[in-house]
Amino acid sequence: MVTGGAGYVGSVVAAHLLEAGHEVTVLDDLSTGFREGVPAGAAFIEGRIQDAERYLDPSYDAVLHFAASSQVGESVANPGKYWENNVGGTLALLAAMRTHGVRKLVFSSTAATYGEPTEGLLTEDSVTKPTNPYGASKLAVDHMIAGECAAHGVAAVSLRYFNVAGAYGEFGERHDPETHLIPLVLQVALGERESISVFGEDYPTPDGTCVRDYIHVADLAEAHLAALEAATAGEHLICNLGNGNGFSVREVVETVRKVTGAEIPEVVAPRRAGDPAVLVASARAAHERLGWTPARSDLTGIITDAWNFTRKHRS
Ligand SMILES: NC(=O)c1ccc[n+]([C@@H]2O[C@H](COP(=O)([O-])OP(=O)(O)OC[C@H]3O[C@@H](n4cnc5c(N)ncnc54)[C@H](O)[C@@H]3O)[C@@H](O)[C@H]2O)c1
Ligand SMILES: O=c1ccn([C@@H]2O[C@H](COP(=O)(O)OP(=O)(O)O[C@H]3O[C@H](CO)[C@@H](O)[C@H](O)[C@H]3O)[C@@H](O)[C@H]2O)c(=O)[nH]1
Repeated sequence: MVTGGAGYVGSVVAAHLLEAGHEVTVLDDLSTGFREGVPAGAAFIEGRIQDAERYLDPSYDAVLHFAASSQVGESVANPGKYWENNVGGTLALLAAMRTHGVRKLVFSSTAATYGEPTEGLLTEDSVTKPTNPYGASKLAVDHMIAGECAAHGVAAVSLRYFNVAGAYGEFGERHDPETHLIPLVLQVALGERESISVFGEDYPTPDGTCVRDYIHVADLAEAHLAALEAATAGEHLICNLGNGNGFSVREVVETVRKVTGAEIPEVVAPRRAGDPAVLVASARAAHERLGWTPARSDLTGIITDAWNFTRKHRS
């Protein structure tokens, strides 16, 4: 079962699972996803994870759990939504897994669980002190999952994604409204927006704008398949997924200019609440435990894939 498989990352992972020969059922309430996002060949249930008891059954081998509310800014403005959907929803999902004897889980955790780093590359042992309710809700779920593994022998992997970008064939990023940097800059390139707002230029970074580690969604999907194989009964494995390279907001905008040939006017705006200055991964654990190495780490290539998808789907 793929929860959230009508969304951006879930749809790409569902497509990879089908290609690898798995049977896939997507459970999604379409709150931020799209029915067309569900790959052909996957069964689809329109429903909420809060009602997972009703939808799961013992024939499922594993749950890949993407369904969540996932916008940093929104979580600061409306924290209750994040506790209800991410924590409450996952609590119900874990209970349903227990009831039906489904004992393998791969969970979409996030770099936002760490908060403001106090050192260079973030490892899974770095301090977890989230700076926004989104990250706090995901960290709470990681703790819940650890308890399930210890108490009930569940095999679980939490994958802490850094900033997911790029596209895979007909599956890509199409949030509505869009809040993520790369798709927004591409909308400026398409002429759908006049300019890109740069949220703060007074961060302690080389050019004053926030630095993030952008990871290709297809690399991420490969890590999920590896995680399904690596999951071990009674163990909760946590792995960061990133490239280990940080790019500033200005560098991203500049790369979009290069890829698209468009001008892309920038407007400096205030900092966005809850944003750490720098988030860059050490993905050593994913390499050692999952045998995973990202194959598409070049930012220009990642943005080119996103651009090809955006051009096709928005114009
Ligand atoms: N995109 C990123 O950069 C990124 C980074 C780190 C972690 N993540 C995590 O990865 C996962 C997928 O992110 P995404 O970018 O694909 O988001 P998305 O919004 O495109 O996908 C989430 C999907 O979950 C569904 N959903 C939400 N609440 C639900 C509920 N209660 N019941 C059933 N379905 C529900 C939505 O309709 C949507 O299809 C999320 O858990 C997110 O927190 C994403
Ligand atoms: O119009 C915009 C949009 C974003 N940004 C900045 O661009 C960076 C990236 O922002 P965004 O694309 O919204 O991603 P994040 O807020 O870094 O969060 C993403 O990456 C996190 C992991 O690092 C995940 O947990 C989240 O789910 C995912 O949304 C941040 O510094 C933003 O302040 C701008 O300057 N202008």
